[in-house]
Amino acid sequence: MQKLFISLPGNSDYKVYTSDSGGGFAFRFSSFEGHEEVNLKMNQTNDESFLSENLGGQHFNIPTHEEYVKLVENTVAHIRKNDLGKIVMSRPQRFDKIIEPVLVFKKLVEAYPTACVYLFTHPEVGTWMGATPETLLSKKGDVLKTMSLAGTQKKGEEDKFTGKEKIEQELVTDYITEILNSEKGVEGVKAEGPIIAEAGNVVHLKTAIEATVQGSFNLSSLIKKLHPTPAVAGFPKKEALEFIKKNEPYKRSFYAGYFGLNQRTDAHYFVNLRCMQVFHDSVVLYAGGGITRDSNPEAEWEETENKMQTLLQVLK
Ligand SMILES: C=C(O[C@H]1C=CC=C(C(=O)O)[C@@H]1O)C(=O)O
Repeated sequence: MQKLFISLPGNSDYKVYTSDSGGGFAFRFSSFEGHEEVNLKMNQTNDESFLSENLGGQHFNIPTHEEYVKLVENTVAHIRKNDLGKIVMSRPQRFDKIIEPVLVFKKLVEAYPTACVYLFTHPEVGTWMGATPETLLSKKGDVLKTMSLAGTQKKGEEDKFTGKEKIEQELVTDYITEILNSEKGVEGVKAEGPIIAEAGNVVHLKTAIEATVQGSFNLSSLIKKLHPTPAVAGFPKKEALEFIKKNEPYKRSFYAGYFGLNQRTDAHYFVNLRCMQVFHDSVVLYAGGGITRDSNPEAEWEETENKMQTLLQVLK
């Protein structure tokens, strides 16, 4: 069974798609490293049934609190030694509960109307669900929109944003605007912000970025250049990716990858954050955070705990 339940940001309703009969629009679900990717043609359906055939088991190395704090300490040391801008570290966490995916999906749609909430099941990727606050790229006619989203505080503690988060987020804005400005067929790149944006029980710094596109523009090629942005990898990108690959003690798989749909002249792509993989007897949640030379390892652990609350609040 291949099925997609999706609610786009700003919508309180959702749609269900299946790829049984081929057709309507294209859906892509891509892993962080881009090595695993499914591209499907999908059609809308009224059938909300959900079979548990794609809820396979898998062994995960789940880092403990102590191990994660150590990993962040090593990351800070590496950043200082090599004078890097930022590296995004992340971790998985198991939550032992048998869930009903469609029920949880509906609760997420209700709880997070500004997020892109999805549930996707496929024999090769398994079953994933999330409520992401981050648009990778959206296109309506000839208007292109994206965002630079980084830096985190708990909701209600907006006044705690410091230079550390501002730098962390600025790196993302600069990276995205630079790519857009040098992309064929993209014009009039404008960045507005940062503002403080709510995402469940946390807040982020967010800059809205907009541009217009012309004939020679190629959406797929731009997505491949943008992903992974420094919001999920780091800066410089090559050094950050090398460090992640060598030091994170687990495989991100589809966490911090991207997914999206293309329909005629419109497209909506999102970064797969605040997500989890669903298994028969449990779920595995994922969260990370941008580490800079000024990061406090204990606070970085807390940040991932807070981000995971987005899903845990609905699961409990
Ligand atoms: C990597 C994640 O968040 C990114 C998006 C917003 C804020 C982030 C941060 O403050 O580090 C991250 O860049 C995640 O949620 O797992």
